[in-house]
Amino acid sequence: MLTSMTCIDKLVTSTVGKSTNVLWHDCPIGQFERQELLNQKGCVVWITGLSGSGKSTLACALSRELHSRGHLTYILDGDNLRHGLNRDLCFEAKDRAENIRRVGEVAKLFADAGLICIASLISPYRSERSACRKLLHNSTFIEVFLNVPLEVCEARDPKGLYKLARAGKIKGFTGIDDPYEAPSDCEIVIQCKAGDCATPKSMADQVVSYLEANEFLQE
Ligand SMILES: Nc1ncnc2c1ncn2[C@@H]1O[C@H](COP(=O)(O)OS(=O)(=O)O)[C@@H](OP(=O)(O)O)[C@H]1O
Ligand SMILES: Nc1ncnc2c1ncn2[C@@H]1O[C@H](COP(=O)(O)OP(=O)(O)O)[C@@H](O)[C@H]1O
Repeated sequence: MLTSMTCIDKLVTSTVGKSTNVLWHDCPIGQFERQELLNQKGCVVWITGLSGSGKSTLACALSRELHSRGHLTYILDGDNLRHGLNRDLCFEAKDRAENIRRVGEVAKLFADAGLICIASLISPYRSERSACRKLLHNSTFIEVFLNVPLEVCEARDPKGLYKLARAGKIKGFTGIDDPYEAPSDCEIVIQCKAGDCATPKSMADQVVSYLEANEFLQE
């Protein structure tokens, strides 16, 4: 947050968070020029949902579909980022919040680079998702809710984590003994009920249709 400004001749420096005397440097090649080069509009497709709801599967299917149409994408997957950038974070509320904040900031950079950034992480808190939305220019944050019931996710349990959580071997597991706050006003809801889930390709097509209708994919 901007907390103070200092003017020394024409130089204006500011304090941002804990950084003092920092100055924003602009460059003539900006987002507009990069978007023209790529023939697309930078944006963030933010996929939220329970563990096992299909976030990574949708992210990959969407990336494949867009790539095959000549669009540049990059996936920021919660699980993967916890192997590097976010390896210092655990699953306590404050660390999950920091995880979401960092991914939001990185996603913003990718969108500024002109890419279609696909972020797939549980991101269980409404307030943190909303803070990420506010980082982006209006309408370039596209929230996708994978609305898959806990029973379906638990039955899938590809990593055996629900089983461990039910056995009390993982504490604070989302949906079991940790909260998940479903979006109430997101751009896209992908509904899946027991035995009635769209295929990954048709989930991806639903997102592609939104991107086309909202002119993110210029021909
Ligand atoms: N306690 C607990 N709760 C939920 N998930 C857990 C937990 N511990 C480990 N995992 C594994 O971590 C993956 C979720 O990481 P995220 O970064 O997406 O989570 S969060 O957004 O910070 O809540 C999640 O991956 P997905 O299954 O792909 O969602 C799990 O594999
Ligand atoms: N639309 C779908 N229909 C059926 N199974 C799916 C679907 N999407 C994902 N899955 C399966 O569900 C499991 C969890 O998917 P995954 O993408 O890893 O979820 P998440 O990233 O949300 O944890 C995987 O075994 C995956 O193959």
